[in-house]
Amino acid sequence: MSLSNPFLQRLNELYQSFIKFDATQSNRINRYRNIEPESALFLAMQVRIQQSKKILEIGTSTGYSTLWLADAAQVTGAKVTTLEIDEKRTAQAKHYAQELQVDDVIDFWVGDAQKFLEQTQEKYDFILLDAERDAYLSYWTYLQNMIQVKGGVLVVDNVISHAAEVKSLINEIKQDSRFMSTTLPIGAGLFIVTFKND
Ligand SMILES: C[S@@+](CC[C@H](N)C(=O)[O-])C[C@H]1O[C@@H](n2cnc3c(N)ncnc32)[C@H](O)[C@@H]1O
Repeated sequence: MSLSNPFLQRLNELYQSFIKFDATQSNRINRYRNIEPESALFLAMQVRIQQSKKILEIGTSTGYSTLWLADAAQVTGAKVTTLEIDEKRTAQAKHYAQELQVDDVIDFWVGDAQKFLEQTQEKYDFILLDAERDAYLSYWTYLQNMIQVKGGVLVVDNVISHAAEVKSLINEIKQDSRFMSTTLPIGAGLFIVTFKND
C-alpha cells in the first residue's frame, strides 16, 4: 500500500539520518541536501493530481525525493528516471528503493545531467530540478523541450532559500511567453512551470 505507516516511518528515519550526516559536513558539496519533507509531500500529491506517467528527477542524492516520487509513480503507473553524478549516492538510493520496494519503477542514471539532457529526445509529464544551481540556465536550453506540452510541469527547488542563484533562470522563464509559472512557499520554495497552451 502506498504511503503506509511503515513506509512513512522509514522515510522519516532516513531523512533524520541524512540531516545528521549533513550537519557533520562543512563542505556544502559533501552534504546530501535532501528536499524538505513538506516539499516531497507536495510533489507526491502533484504526481497523483497530474496522473504523471513519465517523471524525471535531476539530482538523486541519496534518494529521499526519489522514494516519494517512486511511491507516487506506483500509484499512477509512472516510471521515474533519476540522474546523479555521484555513483555512491546512487548506490545508496538504489539500496533504499529496493528495501522499500519501489525500485521497479525507477531508472537510476549515473553521470553528468548535462550529458543526459543533451542526448535525450524524451518528454516528461513531471520534472524535478534539484541539482547544482549554476547549471540550471544551461539545463533550461534542453528542459524547455522536454516538458510535455499538454499538462507537463517542471518544479525547481530552493527558489526562496537561494533566490539570487536561480534569478537568471526564473527571469529567462518569465520572459518566455509560451510558459506560465509561479513560486510556492513550500519548504525551500518551489518554482512551478507549465505551458500556457494558448
Ligand atoms: C540537492 S541534492 C538532490 C537532493 C534530492 N533531490 C533529494 O531531495 O533527496 C543535489 C544532487 O545533485 C547532484 N549533482 C550535482 N551536479 C550534478 C550533475 N551535473 N549531474 C548530475 N547530478 C548532479 C549532487 O551530487 C547532489 O547529490
